Amino acid sequence: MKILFVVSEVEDLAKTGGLADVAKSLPIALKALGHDVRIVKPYYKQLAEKFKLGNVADEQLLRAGDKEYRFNIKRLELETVPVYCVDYPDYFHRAGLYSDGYEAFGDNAERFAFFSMAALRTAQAMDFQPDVVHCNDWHTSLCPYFIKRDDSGFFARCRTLLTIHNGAYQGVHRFADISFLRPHAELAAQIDSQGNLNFLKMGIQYADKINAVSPNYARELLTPLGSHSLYHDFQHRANDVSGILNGCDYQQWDPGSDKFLPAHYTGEALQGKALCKQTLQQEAGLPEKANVPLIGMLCRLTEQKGFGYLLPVLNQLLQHNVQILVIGTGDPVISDVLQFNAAQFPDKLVFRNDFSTRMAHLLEAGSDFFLMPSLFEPCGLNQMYSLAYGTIPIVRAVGGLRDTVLDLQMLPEQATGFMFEAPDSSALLNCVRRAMLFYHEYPDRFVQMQKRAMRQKFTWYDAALNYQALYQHCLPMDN
Ligand SMILES: Nc1ncnc2c1ncn2[C@@H]1O[C@H](COP(=O)(O)OP(=O)(O)O[C@H]2O[C@H](CO)[C@@H](O)[C@H](O)[C@H]2O)[C@@H](O)[C@H]1O
Repeated sequence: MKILFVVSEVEDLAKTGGLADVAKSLPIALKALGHDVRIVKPYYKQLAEKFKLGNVADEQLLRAGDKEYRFNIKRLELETVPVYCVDYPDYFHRAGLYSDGYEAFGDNAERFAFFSMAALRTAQAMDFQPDVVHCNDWHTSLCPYFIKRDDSGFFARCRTLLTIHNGAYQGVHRFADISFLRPHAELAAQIDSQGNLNFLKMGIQYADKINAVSPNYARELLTPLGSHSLYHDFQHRANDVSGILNGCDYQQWDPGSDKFLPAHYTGEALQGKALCKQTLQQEAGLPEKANVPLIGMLCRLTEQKGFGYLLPVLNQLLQHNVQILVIGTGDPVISDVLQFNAAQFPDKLVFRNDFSTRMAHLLEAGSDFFLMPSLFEPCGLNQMYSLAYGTIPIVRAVGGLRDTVLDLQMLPEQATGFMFEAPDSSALLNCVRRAMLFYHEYPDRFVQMQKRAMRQKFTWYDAALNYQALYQHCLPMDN
């Protein structure tokens, strides 16, 4: 099959979160299955500075009403997969991908409506006639509509899949600002009372198939509570909604060969993990104590990750003999509270308001537990990385976390972690206490759990097979 994978960010090229991990690993896994897959993404400033690429096509013209856009197309190879980059400096040559700090750019509607249109034009310019256009999240959710309304004939046989990595971000923008849509009077019914259009809703309505990044999140999207207020939209497409669990890139995330670690280890020989813990404590400025449980947390600082009920009990948690290391950037209100608590308990809580791939790997290897108490979690990748590193996840039973972690109380013989149900502070506190007790009281069983966790495998090969089946499902019968 010919697959055009349209996405805003890709690991190694430009990244703000888990979407990028998937946008690298999945196309590579699909390519390995024999498909002709090509990625299209914006040529962001970070990318332009890293790779000074020449044009493979220039001065591509797009018209929207009386506006004209001329953009260039660059190309690079990501391992085996060609990546086309849409080069339009006015929109993409900026410090951040979606914002310059924490506030979104005011013209994101225009930027991503343009990008969605330009991605399709790129396929035409490259004479790549896809069987499937695979869109990802709100940034590219207008592609299915543009394809349905395209009158060039180029996409006549093409089908569309929308993957939802995070349904909370929907791209709600003033319709009047989106010059690519202004001529489409038929969209009047989609505009809400404030004059806004919801990009993700458009994708849900017009894509041939929709999938979430885990089976459990797909089920949640079909409920009033888990649908991010899009209950009726998802229900309307219920027969076309499914879930495919993300994979873990075990080449990048292998404690037996990870280039960011001071020592290597495997499920058979865990000894190296102790040195990773010591190095992590050293780098974080925590006392180097081997037998104090070290809980790591690494994520974007946003309500999604459970800070709403974690922060109120942080103080109580820190009364225990424990060390906590939090790394992440995002909401300044969350970072202020973390900073405040870290100043009160300098020997127990360290907060790093930044992100680096090296620290992400060291934290996964050096921690005993990985905390991910998410309010919602479409799939979650860090708990998979934790499992691979024998770092026991403490998670809330939601979204993909429920699909990937097995709780000690529920399945004592197969357990790989600790899980709590209610999104509240006392459930979280109890769960962390349960984990710490287990660590102290049953050190041998703790090691058994680590080894079991390391044997879990969520491969991109399996995920790619599932996507392949879903693409086939999208296609017209005679294909
Ligand atoms: N400040 C930062 N800057 C750059 N990178 C950072 C970062 N903080 C964390 N990361 C990295 O981003 C990734 C986080 O992935 P997750 O899946 O855990 O969450 P995210 O919510 O971003 O992804 C969403 O999409 C993924 C992919 O489908 C789903 O698994 C998930 O549930 C959904 O919320 C990891 O590779 C991590 O190291």
